Amino acid sequence: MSLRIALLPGDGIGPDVTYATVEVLKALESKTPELSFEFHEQAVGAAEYLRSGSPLPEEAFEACRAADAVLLGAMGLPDVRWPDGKEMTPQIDLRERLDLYAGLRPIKLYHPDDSPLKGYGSERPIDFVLVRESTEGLFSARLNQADSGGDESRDVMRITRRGAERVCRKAFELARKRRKKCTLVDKANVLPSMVFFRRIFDEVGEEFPDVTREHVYVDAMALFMVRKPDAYDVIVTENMFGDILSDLAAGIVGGMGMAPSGDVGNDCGIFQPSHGTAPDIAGKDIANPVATILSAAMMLDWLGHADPADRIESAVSRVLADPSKRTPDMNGKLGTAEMTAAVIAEL
Ligand SMILES: NC(=O)c1ccc[n+]([C@@H]2O[C@H](COP(=O)([O-])OP(=O)(O)OC[C@H]3O[C@@H](n4cnc5c(N)ncnc54)[C@H](O)[C@@H]3O)[C@@H](O)[C@H]2O)c1
Ligand SMILES: CC(C)[C@H](C(=O)O)[C@@H](O)C(=O)O
Repeated sequence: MSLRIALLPGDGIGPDVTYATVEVLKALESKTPELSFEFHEQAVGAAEYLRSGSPLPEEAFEACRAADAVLLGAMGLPDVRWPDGKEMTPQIDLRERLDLYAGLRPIKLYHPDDSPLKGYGSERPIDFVLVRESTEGLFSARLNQADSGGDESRDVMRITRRGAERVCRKAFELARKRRKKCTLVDKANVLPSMVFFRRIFDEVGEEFPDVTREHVYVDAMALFMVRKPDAYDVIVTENMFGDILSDLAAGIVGGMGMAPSGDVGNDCGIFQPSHGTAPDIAGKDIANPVATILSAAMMLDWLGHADPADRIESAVSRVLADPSKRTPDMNGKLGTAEMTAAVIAEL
């Protein structure tokens, strides 16, 4: 049976890394009789807004809903904004409308040379997953008027019992399959919403007596991620803290080009690199495709194809074992197409 994949290349380097990843998936398909893909490409993003007036046309949304999974590049351009000053963010609309409450952001160091931190590698691995709540938190204020011309503007952090319970449960379930440690990142020393989140985390944690749990304040986590990233297994946090910390985390394993992600709910999943559209390097064949290729591996795993997913991840890992095989963002000389070809050769 064919897997129906909605393909949303988006803006900037989105198409560069998406089409590179489609090449990898096609190569895998040609070697795997039980695997076949149907790609349904949709125009979504800032360029689509300029063309049609909508960054997420209804037809594209329906195609995402009907697909087995969605593979997305990146969306948004800093100069393309709504009249109120905010950027278009169809990826957030998709998370909210499809109820993709768990943003899974694995952080893994493949080669010691790729980290700005010293002393990490096979002996002392950096290997954790940040689980970002993706449907509420501080982001729930995003649809408020950006600037009403008054003297004040407020963004309210919204945490619901349902939202906190389900993301914490997802994090504990993941930790149970990994090294059985789950860390909540909050700001429960100051914010009432975070005291509430912590209480729910502890309640859900009672269902997982085999998983060690701990709490860390978000400011301290910004320090610990740099000082002792090997201390973490699964980290769960609200939307905005997860947005910020996942970029910091990408920075300790080689940068945004090394950070895959999956936004998953109970029935739908969207897989995309954590990075943006990088307009500074778009269309130059220098974007790092690794984050998107690893996101496609996460997609296959989520679709129940663990073996092909492992084959992609192992191929990436073998390529990265050779420090000369890097794109310019990681001080290498390979272009997007050459890096993609190297992964395909390892498949
Ligand atoms: N998920 C998404 O679609 C997403 C995520 C973040 C930002 N954005 C949007 O992207 C635009 C640019 O945002 P930004 O500059 O803050 O973040 P960005 O992630 O696009 O770029 C940050 C830096 O990382 C580099 N970079 C990012 N991905 C790379 C890759 N694959 N290979 C090599 N270098 C890479 C860029 O060149 C830049 O120097 C904005 O419009 C923003 O809203 C979209
Ligand atoms: C571009 C932006 C809307 C998006 C977010 O804030 O979720 C990005 O930063 C991410 O991490 O996926």
